[in-house]
Parts: sequence; C-alpha cells; structure tokens
Amino acid sequence: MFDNLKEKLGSFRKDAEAAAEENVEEVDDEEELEDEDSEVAEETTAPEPSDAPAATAESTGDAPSAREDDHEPADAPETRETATASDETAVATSESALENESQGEDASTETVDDTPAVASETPAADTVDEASEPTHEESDVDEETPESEAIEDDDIEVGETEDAAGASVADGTEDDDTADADEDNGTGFGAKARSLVKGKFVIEEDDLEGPLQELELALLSSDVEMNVAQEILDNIREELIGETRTFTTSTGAVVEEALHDAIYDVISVGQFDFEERLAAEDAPVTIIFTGVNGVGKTTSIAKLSQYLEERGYSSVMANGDTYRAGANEQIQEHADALDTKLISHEQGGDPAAVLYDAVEYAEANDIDVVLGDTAGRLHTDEGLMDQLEKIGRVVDPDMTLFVDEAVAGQDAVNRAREFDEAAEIDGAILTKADADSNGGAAISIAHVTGKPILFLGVGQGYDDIERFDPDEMIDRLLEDDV
Ligand SMILES: Nc1nc2c(ncn2[C@@H]2O[C@H](COP(=O)(O)OP(=O)(O)OP(=O)(O)O)[C@@H](O)[C@H]2O)c(=O)[nH]1
Repeated sequence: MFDNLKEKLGSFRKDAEAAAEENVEEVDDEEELEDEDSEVAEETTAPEPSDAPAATAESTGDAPSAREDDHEPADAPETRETATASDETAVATSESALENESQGEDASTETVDDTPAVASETPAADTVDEASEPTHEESDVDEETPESEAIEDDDIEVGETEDAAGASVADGTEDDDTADADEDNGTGFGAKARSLVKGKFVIEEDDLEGPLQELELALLSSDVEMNVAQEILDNIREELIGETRTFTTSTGAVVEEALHDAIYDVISVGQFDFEERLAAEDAPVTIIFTGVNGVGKTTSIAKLSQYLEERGYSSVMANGDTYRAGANEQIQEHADALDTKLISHEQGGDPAAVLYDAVEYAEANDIDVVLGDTAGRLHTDEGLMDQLEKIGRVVDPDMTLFVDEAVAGQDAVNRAREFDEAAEIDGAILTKADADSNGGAAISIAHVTGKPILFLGVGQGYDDIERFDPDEMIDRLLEDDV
C-alpha cells in the first residue's frame, strides 16, 4: 500500500538528512547542547574544546556520530572553531564552491565531497582542490576525517558504533568504498539515524531547495493535490529551515519528525473518533453512503456492518439504490452472508422512502445503526443529487460518508471536494487502498474537504476495513523497510 509514495518520501528523507548533516555540529552532552544553542550567534569567540566535528560534520553525512565519544580537545582548534566561527566564510565558500561543483547532484553526493574542504580550514579554492584529493586531508587530520567517515561502516552494524568507529580509525582510508558499500547495502537513514547521538544544526533555505523541489515533484506525481503538496512543503520549511535545531538522536530523527509533522498537519484535518460519535448520537444512528458508481459503497457498508457488530453495535442495511438493476440482489448477498437485515423496495422506488422504512425498523427493533446505500452518482447529476437532498430532508441522517477509491487519485480528491460542496459530507471512506501505491488521495482528501478520512478499504473481504489513523498512516509511510 502506498509504496511509491513511501519510496519518494524515503528519498527526501535521505536528501534532507544529508543537507542537515552538512551543517551538523556535534556536542558532548545535554548541557553543552543548551550552552551551544546560546552560543550559536557568537561562535566567533571562545574555542569549543570538544569534538570539532563541525568540520567533520560538514564533511560526511555521518560524520558526527563517530565523533561522539572521542572529544579530544586537541582536535578542536582546526575544526569547529574554524569551520563555524571565524572561518564561517570558509565554510560558506566551500559550500558554495561545492554547490557550483555539484550543481544538479543530490545532497548526499555533496556531503561526501564536503569532507576535506571543511576539515582543511583552507579557503574555498583550496577546499575544492582538496575535495578531490581526500588523501591529503586524511594525512592531515587523520584522527578526524577517517574516523568520522568510518561511521558509514557503523551504519551497517547499529549498536556497535564505538567499536566500529575505533576499528575504522585504523582503516580510515576505505571511506569511499564503505560509503558505496552502504548505499549498496541500502542501510539508509534508519541505521544512520541510530548512529548519531547529539548535535545541532542550522539548515539554510538553499540547503533544502533541491530536496524540496524533488519532494514537490514526487508528491504531485503521487497524486497529492497541488495545494496539499504546497502545504506539506511549507510545513517542512517551517520545521527545518533557519532555526538552530538540537537533537539528541540524529539528524535523521529530526528530519523524520519534520516530515511526520508536515504530513500529519494535512491528513489529520477534521479527525474525530467514529465510535465516540456513534455513542454520542441517539440510536438509531443513520449513516448515508454516497459516491460514484463502482467505488465500493456497497462493499463498505457490508464491511462496516461487521465492524460495528464486532464492537457491539447492531445494524440494518437499507438499499437506497433503487436506480440500478441488480442492486437489491447485490446488497442482499452481503446481508445474507453477514446475517443482517436488509430493507429494500422495488427498483425504481423512492430511495428516501426506503431509508425512512429502515429507520422505522431500527427504532422498532432496537437497532443501533442504519447503513443506507445510495445509487452511484456524479455531483453534476441533478436528478440524483436532488434525491440525495430529499433523503436528507426525510431521514435527517446523522452522518453522510463519501466513498471513493484510493486508486482514483486526483479524481477521487476532486470528487470529494465536489460532493462536499453539493451535499455536505461528514467524512470519507477510501476503498481499494490495498491496490493504491500512490497514496495521493489518502494524503489530500481531508485537507481539501476539511472532512476526515474515517476508514480505509484494504481488500475485498469483510474484515478488510481499517480505521484511518493519521499517525499509523504516517508511520507506515515513513517506516524503514531495511
Ligand atoms: N481491492 C479492493 N476491492 C474492493 C474494495 N472495496 C470494494 N472493492 C471491490 O470493488 C468492486 C465494486 O464494489 P461495490 O461495493 O459493488 O461498489 P459500489 O460503489 O457499491 O458500486 P455501485 O453499486 O455500482 O455504485 C467490488 O468488486 C468490490 O469487491 C477494497 O477495499 N479493496
């Protein structure tokens, strides 16, 4: 489910993490974290005795982690000081030189190139040269660069950071190979994330520009609605750019949190607890299902009937689709399979009358919920929309749920908006999520309509319905498969 989108978000995380790590300064402990925060503005003054990895952090994506435990003051002078403070310009120039150099390349490439440049404390021109001659750097700063890069080895074996780092110091010349090996092994941001411990960074807008552009394209090509994609990007910018960020785990965790929050903001719009709402209403609670043909309304009603039964709510089905031949038989099959009562009229009858009868039946038999099917329709179909309006007047439903299929992507998003405008909906059910690798509709519908997605249909069986939980959805999208 949503595999394409997941993959694309993964790419962004890698790129953004690399951008973050270019700017990481590692710190010793919590206090230092706080202290250093306040020092950020005045970095040109006192030398910071610890790890110095501004230089190394600038250098490799993973640098700071390796530095974690060997804060040798001796390293300091040529690192943080120079790199972040008085020699800010060197960093800036080296970065811009690198940018020039690596225009069009992704951030992870830049980070590797960055290593010697910063560690060398040399002017931009030199750093560029040195970037292409890593061995020069290694001989100069052999206690730093190789070690910091050695973390790439560590990525492979999370939890053995110190040992691995120690071992890597000895064979620090393998950095390029190991970096490649990492990629080959697909160790990715998850492993890397766990290898870092504490640090801080400031990401400038330029650092993220490339990754964000990529992300925008990725979201749009995953059928995320344009404004929703924009909102996600804005949220990420707000989360990541500009401020000094401290972290106690890794840049990966910071990026993940930013992405989580950015997406959460758009997909959690209007969420309410479906069962609490049911419990709060007087029985019978009448729920009407609308949407276009064939998206899974009837199947969703059957699934919900079972879902409710499992939670102690009785239900009756009502076939308000008096329009389509065979509709009665189709829903009757579900009712029989689930041993649930169905109220239906002859084809061509008045749907509002069917639903009225179902409500009466529920009242007379202490049934908790009426699940009312309706004919598939387009919001532009005036006759059918009038029908829906009449149902509204006659039975005054407690909820109107819009059903559409996740695989319809942008179309589903547009229809959700149009249905909501034509006949206000309370929420949505997104079916066939099991067959959707893009996830755009799932990401967009709540933000576009202001109404939540309440359920996902995830298969053809009666059990194949899930409560839509924004947190779970994001965890699923951001989980590491590696
Ligand atoms: N894979 C998958 N198939 C589903 C899901 N929900 C429904 N379907 C299938 O989609 C097809 C159409 O489902 P229906 O419930 O008949 O759709 P409908 O919206 O009631 O159709 P009309 O009555 O014609 O308006 C059926 O074959 C269902 O089994 C789902 O979540 N996943």
